[in-house]
This record gives sequence, C-alpha cells and structure tokens, in this order.
Amino acid sequence: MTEAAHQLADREIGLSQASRDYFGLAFPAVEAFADALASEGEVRGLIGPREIDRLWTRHLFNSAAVVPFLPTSGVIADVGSGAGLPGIVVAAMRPEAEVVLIEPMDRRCVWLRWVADELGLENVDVRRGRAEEYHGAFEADAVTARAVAALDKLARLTLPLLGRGGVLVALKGRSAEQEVAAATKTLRRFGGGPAEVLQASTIEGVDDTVVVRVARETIKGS
Ligand SMILES: C[S@@+](CC[C@H](N)C(=O)[O-])C[C@H]1O[C@@H](n2cnc3c(N)ncnc32)[C@H](O)[C@@H]1O
Repeated sequence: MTEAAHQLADREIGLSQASRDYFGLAFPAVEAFADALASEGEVRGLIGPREIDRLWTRHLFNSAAVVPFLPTSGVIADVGSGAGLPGIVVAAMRPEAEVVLIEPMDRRCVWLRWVADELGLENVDVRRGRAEEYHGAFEADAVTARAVAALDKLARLTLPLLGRGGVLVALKGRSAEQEVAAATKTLRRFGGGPAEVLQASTIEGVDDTVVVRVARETIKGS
C-alpha cells in the first residue's frame, strides 16, 4: 500500500467512525440500516462487497446530505431508491414525514419493504413502478433522487410528482453545473424555478457532496 493509499484509508476509517458516532447517537435507525446493508443487503446482492468498506463515507453520509433541504413533515418521494439510498436514510431522519419509495425492480422493492419493517420505519410506503406511472397520483412536498438520471431526464421524471412549492433535491457530483445548464428548458417546461447547486455537508470539514435543488413554482393550469 502506498503512503497516499494509507492516508486515504485512515481518512475513510476516521470519517466512518465520526459518521457512525453521529448517526448512532442521533438516528439509531441509520446505524441499523448500515448493519442491514452490510449483512442481509450484501447476501441479497443489493450492495457490492467493495461498497461495504465505504458504506458510511460514500453512501450513508452522502445520502444524509439531502436531509437539511427537506421539510420535516408532509410527503417526500424518493425516486429510484435501489437499496434505499437516500430513501431509507431520509425516512429514518424525517420520522414525521411520509416517505414514498418509488422503485421499478421487484427484488429491490421486496428488500425495501423488508428493511423498513426490520428498522421499524412505519413512515415508509414502497411503490413498485417507474416515476412516470405516478405522475398525478399524489402531490409530494419534496422529491429526492440519487444516481437515477442526468438532471434533464430527472426533471421530466420528478417535477410532475411535486405540488406547487415542492422541491426536487437531487444528489449530484462534479457534473452538476453542466447538468443544470443542459436542463434549463426542461426545468422551465415542467414549472421548475432556477436550479441551485449547493455544497452539502453533514460533518464539519467534508463538503464534497453536491446537491441540486429546484422548486416547482408553477403547475399548468394553476
Ligand atoms: C443506479 S441505481 C441508484 C439506486 C440508489 N438511488 C442509489 O443511489 O444507490 C438507479 C435506480 O433507479 C431505478 N430507476 C430507473 N429508472 C427509473 C424510473 N423511471 N423511475 C423510478 N426508478 C427508476 C432503477 O431501478 C435503480 O434502482
């Protein structure tokens, strides 16, 4: 192992411990979710073995970064939840909200229902299907998404799920600014206001998570 690799590993372990301490104290269900992903989640093929070592720093901590941008109650939909990122983390940290997890793959829905039940998260509602199938079915106060599609496509999928004043909070990476530029027309077409690219952080000193936030300002006919 090179010196740089050692330093990186130390940083990962330090951050994992800090994250685990923080979530373990404040949100025990997030810690229980980490344990479930690392055991049953790996067995069921929901998460790769390589990801287990960076579960906190790359996945849970990253997922938790959306939470400060979300309302404390109302309906929050997570589109393309997969293994439950960020949806299950959001449900654990926003216990007063109804969290709707929209996921087309049956195997993933079975997992999401199992893990929500295991963690005692009564505010989770798993709906199998594509986001498009739920347009007009309900009006969410917020929608979250991580690693589902570039913003242009994501806007088409998610903005119609929002009521007026609702917010899309998407986890993004370094391409966020370019995605916003490419999505300008689509955002306007679906009633979105200006997209904000924000650095998000739940642990001091770590700010490499990028969140794109868009409010739905208008709805056709209103
Ligand atoms: C790359 S995975 C990301 C999963 C999870 N959000 C994460 O960050 O680990 C993308 C997920 O989006 C789901 N998906 C793809 N198209 C979708 C759509 N139109 N509506 C809802 N979910 C969709 C896939 O089934 C898959 O679970």
